[in-house]
Amino acid sequence: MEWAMSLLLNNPQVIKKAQPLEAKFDVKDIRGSYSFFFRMETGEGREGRRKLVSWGHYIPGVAILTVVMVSAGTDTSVGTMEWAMSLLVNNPQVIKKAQAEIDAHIEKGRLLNESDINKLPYLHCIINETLRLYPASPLLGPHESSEDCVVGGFNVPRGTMLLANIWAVHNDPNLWDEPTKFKPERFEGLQGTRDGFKFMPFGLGRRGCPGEGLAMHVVPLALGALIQCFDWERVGDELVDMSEGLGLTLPKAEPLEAKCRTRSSALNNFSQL
Ligand code: HEM
Repeated sequence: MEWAMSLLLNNPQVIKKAQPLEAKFDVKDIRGSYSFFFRMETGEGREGRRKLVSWGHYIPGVAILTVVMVSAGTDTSVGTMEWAMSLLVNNPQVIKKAQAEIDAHIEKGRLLNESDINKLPYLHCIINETLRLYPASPLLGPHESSEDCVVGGFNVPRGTMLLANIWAVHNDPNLWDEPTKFKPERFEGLQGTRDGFKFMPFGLGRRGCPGEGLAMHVVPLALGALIQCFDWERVGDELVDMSEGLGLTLPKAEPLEAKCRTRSSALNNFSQL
């Protein structure tokens, strides 16, 4: 990616060369940057076979994909971390339980790493419960029905734009016991980040989030390290304000402020960063 971006910046004529190709595609066909990327990747060869059009056409596709991955991957993961930390400082007993799990599996003086993540089911429960209450993409992406269908008694003609309100599904009292309460334990025993059609923070199907695997490594690793290394508490007696702000990725209305103190068992961990 870095080499491709460097080449692109040093060769602006390559971008220009790709522009006639972009014009060949009907913008209505481009339903997502992924499709755009793959549409650009192949074309008809002289012998009539599908082949890569040319590197000149490929590189802008890589650039677009890079921008999409960075923009789709940062706010979502960072926002999930901020909601999780806010829920934790409002529920100190959950931090204690998570610290006990980490301390039981990782020897004193060693910072947790990627290979430890699968040994920490309670940490995953905290992240799942955060994604249930505050899904980073509450309406998923816009989808389009490929056939006429009936959903919940409503006729949906082919070609209708559909927005799935997963926030409402995740907070539905018919599906969840005390849906507004933060109870990570409700996810005990669940493998992964899907529970049928009632819990789907990364969407599903072929347009589901392609960054799910990465997110479910980065978020547990970062959150786990914060829990392992520090004791956390609220700035004052007031609970952290959990109001939602405006924005596509469900930001907090007020940024989190919290106090932290290094745990004595973690003093050696920082030299491993
Ligand atoms: C906690 C973190 C994340 C959450 C909750 C999340 C959630 C979602 C959701 C719900 C969708 C829409 C799926 C659908 O419409 O069915 C989506 C799409 C997408 N996500 Fe994520 N995501 C996260 C992190 C990431 C990361 C780390 C990356 C990339 C590095 C990423 C890249 C994308 C892309 C490119 C799409 C569009 C896929 C398409 O249109 O086909 N996401 N994400």
